[in-house]
Amino acid sequence: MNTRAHIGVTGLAVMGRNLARNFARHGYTVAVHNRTASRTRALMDEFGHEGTFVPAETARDFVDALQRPRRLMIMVQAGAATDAVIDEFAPLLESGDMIIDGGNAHFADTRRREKALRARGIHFVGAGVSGGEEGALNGPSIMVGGSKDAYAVLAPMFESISAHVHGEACSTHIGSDGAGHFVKMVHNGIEYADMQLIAEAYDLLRQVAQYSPAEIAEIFRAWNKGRLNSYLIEITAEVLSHTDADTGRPFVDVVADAAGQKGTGRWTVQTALDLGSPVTTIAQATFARAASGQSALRTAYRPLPGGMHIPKSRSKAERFTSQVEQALYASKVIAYDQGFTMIQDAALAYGWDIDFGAVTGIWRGGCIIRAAFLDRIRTAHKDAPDLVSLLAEPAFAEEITAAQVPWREVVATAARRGVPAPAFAAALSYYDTLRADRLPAALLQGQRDYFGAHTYRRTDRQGAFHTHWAHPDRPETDA
Ligand SMILES: NC(=O)C1=CN([C@@H]2O[C@H](COP(=O)(O)OP(=O)(O)OC[C@H]3O[C@@H](n4cnc5c(N)ncnc54)[C@H](OP(=O)(O)O)[C@@H]3O)[C@@H](O)[C@H]2O)C=CC1
Ligand SMILES: O=C(CO)[C@H](O)[C@H](O)COP(=O)(O)O
Repeated sequence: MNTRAHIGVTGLAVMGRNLARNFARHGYTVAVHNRTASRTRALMDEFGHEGTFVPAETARDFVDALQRPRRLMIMVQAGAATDAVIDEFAPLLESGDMIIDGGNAHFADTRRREKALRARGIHFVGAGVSGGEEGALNGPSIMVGGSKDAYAVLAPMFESISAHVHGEACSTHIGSDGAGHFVKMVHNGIEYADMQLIAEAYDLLRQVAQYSPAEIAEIFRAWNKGRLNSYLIEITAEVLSHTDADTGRPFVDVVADAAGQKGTGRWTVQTALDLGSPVTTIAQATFARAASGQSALRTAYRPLPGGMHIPKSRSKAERFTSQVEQALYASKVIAYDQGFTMIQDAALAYGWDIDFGAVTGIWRGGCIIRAAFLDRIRTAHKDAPDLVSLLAEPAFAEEITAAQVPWREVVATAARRGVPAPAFAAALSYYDTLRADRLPAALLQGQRDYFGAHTYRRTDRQGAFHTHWAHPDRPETDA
């Protein structure tokens, strides 16, 4: 077989098939392979005419079809499947060849794989790809980890197939080894928070303001013309205005209310606990999915009393809608800020030199969390690369200041009416926690010292101290 493909894609389910087509549509010759060969044949039958593909049914034929140094992209399930594919292909590769994992791998797996393959002279590139089926085909956002040299080789290809915003490609080198997959994981954590906040806004508009799904779809369409403009708001309006063909009822009313997850939100929260990053809104969004699936618990809790029923007049409903918009915007800024904080914490922990302006730049297009306000976030990061928080940027601080009364009103209304709003409440609590002059953490330190002699620091002098709580005079000593 002639060695002619610029890149090979193995794993031709939704993402791999569409990425392969995207490469081919941009003029690249693409070798295609899948464990189950019928998928490869299906791609050739349906889309073979779209460009130059080299179908391969065996691993050897696939590797032999690639130009050297080889670029072999894996698009399979994360975890054991990715290891199985690497184990199959790595022995067939040569020094200087490149394996690109475009799946949603855990960043720690990517670090392990990169180290092991580097020792064998193979470049391993962990590339987070976002945008789902449509993005993979028409332009995803690509978050690339691995060596700068490897990215330099891949950049022309990735930057041509990625989404573009104002002429700029949504693909960038994030940092070494697992940095790309880490940023993709946090992207998904923010995605969970963004989706949950939107879902809570819908629930409040439905239960408190008593709008129908079709009316709420129109509200979201109106919001999508303003500062909340984003892909997720846009698709929410589409889902809410959809009518189930079988029953004639709103689609949202016939879908079981138990949310699924593949695991990237859970990984974000698990990793945040390890790093000590307080991503409370993302955590609540992840737990909200878990709670929705607890059917036995929900059956046990369902008969218990809820909040007060206060009917809303139309004019009050309109005022409430505007308050929900403010609460949603403020909470969304907090969710993104928590994600950035977590990436900053990881950069420190793993020695990654991450350009936040570049990260927010590539999130403006192609990916699921793409949103108009990312343009402003990107400018904020470009203007101040060491920006500690979005709320340290005057324009965002002003908006949050303006939103805080309605934000509190919405969270209070949710509590009074018994409508769950865990992500709204978590975002507001995070804001109040970080802006507080004094936190009750001082009391926690006292408790810890009381039962475990864990010591505490004082506000008025340096050092660690311990109070001898069992002694009648409770003397304090330097620890
Ligand atoms: N779907 C989405 O919206 C997005 C998905 N991703 C990530 O992209 C990757 C691909 O996703 P998607 O296209 O949805 O496909 P899936 O995650 O459903 O994976 C299916 C593919 O994995 C292959 N596979 C599974 N186990 C093995 C194995 N042991 N050895 C070899 N191949 C195996 C399957 O081959 P076979 O046909 O033989 O079963 C098939 O090609 C995943 O990591 C996913 O998390 C990233 C962004 C968005
Ligand atoms: O990576 C993605 C988008 O960016 C995927 O769509 C992801 O699988 C969605 O996650 P989940 O299934 O857990 O909701």
